[in-house]
Amino acid sequence: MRNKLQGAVLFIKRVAADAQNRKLPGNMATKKGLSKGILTFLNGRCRIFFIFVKLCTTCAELQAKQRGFEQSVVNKEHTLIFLTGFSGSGKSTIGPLLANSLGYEFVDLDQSIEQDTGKTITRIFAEEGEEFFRALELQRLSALVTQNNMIISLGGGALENDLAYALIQKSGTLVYLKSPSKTLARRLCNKTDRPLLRGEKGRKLSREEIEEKISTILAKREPRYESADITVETDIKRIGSTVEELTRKIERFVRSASATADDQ
Ligand SMILES: Nc1ncnc2c1ncn2[C@@H]1O[C@H](COP(=O)(O)OP(=O)(O)O)[C@@H](O)[C@H]1O
Ligand SMILES: O=C(O)C1=C[C@@H](OP(=O)(O)O)[C@@H](O)[C@H](O)C1
Ligand SMILES: [Mg+2]
Repeated sequence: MRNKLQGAVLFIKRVAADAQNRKLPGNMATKKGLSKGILTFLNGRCRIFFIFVKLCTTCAELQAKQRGFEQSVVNKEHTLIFLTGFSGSGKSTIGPLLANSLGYEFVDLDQSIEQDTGKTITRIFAEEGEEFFRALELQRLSALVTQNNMIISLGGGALENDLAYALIQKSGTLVYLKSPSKTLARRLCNKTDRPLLRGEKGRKLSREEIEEKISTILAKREPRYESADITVETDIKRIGSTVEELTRKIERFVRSASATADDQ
């Protein structure tokens, strides 16, 4: 497709060059008995045609550039790994261990937002609200998607933003750390840094209330979590076993995805 577009641009350029030279020679016009007025008229037409062709060339070049950009995004680098899953599923704990095991770089999206803004996630939620935080997530992600050989631990709600979800799908491999709400509530009930799991005016919720809240949000988010390339249950497994399982699964996935890409 790209070659065809480049071919079309070259062809149109050649026609444009011909058009530019296609002035009627004065002596030929005289031979055919054409007056100077007619000659000027015909040359004027040639110039209009040339301008038209030049415009077509510019459009085709722009299209080719756009095509090139789209292709560079679509050419998915499978060694950029995004960890997703609900709060408490272990993304921030497992991410650096997994990166170590695979020999990859590691970035925690929440931590990098806190570093960039100089504010904690809790404070960003309290002062600017959730929507603003989602925009920050998208902004940080956009800067990271050109990387490879990297593990990125997302925040549990990062896939809620349609643009962020599309960007993640296009740019790398999505891994879902799956746990039931009961386990998540147990892991999170004593943590104070999950603003979404607080009640009105930041009230601390009971473990039962947290579990109920998690179930409601999880049901809404699950379709996007479940669309991941790789899923691992982190419920009854020890952290070390999850890291080992993920290392194997990611290595296998990256190998087979690269082999498929080579065949095409
Ligand atoms: N089997 C397990 N897998 C993952 N995390 C576990 C496990 N058992 C206990 N935890 C604890 O649960 C918490 C998970 O929190 P965190 O890594 O911040 O998750 P997330 O980034 O997904 O919100 C950590 O305190 C971790 O030590
Ligand atoms: O579920 C969510 O919407 C959020 C999860 C958090 O990250 P973890 O999943 O690492 O807790 C953090 O991004 C923010 O508090 C919002
Ligand atoms: Mg986290």
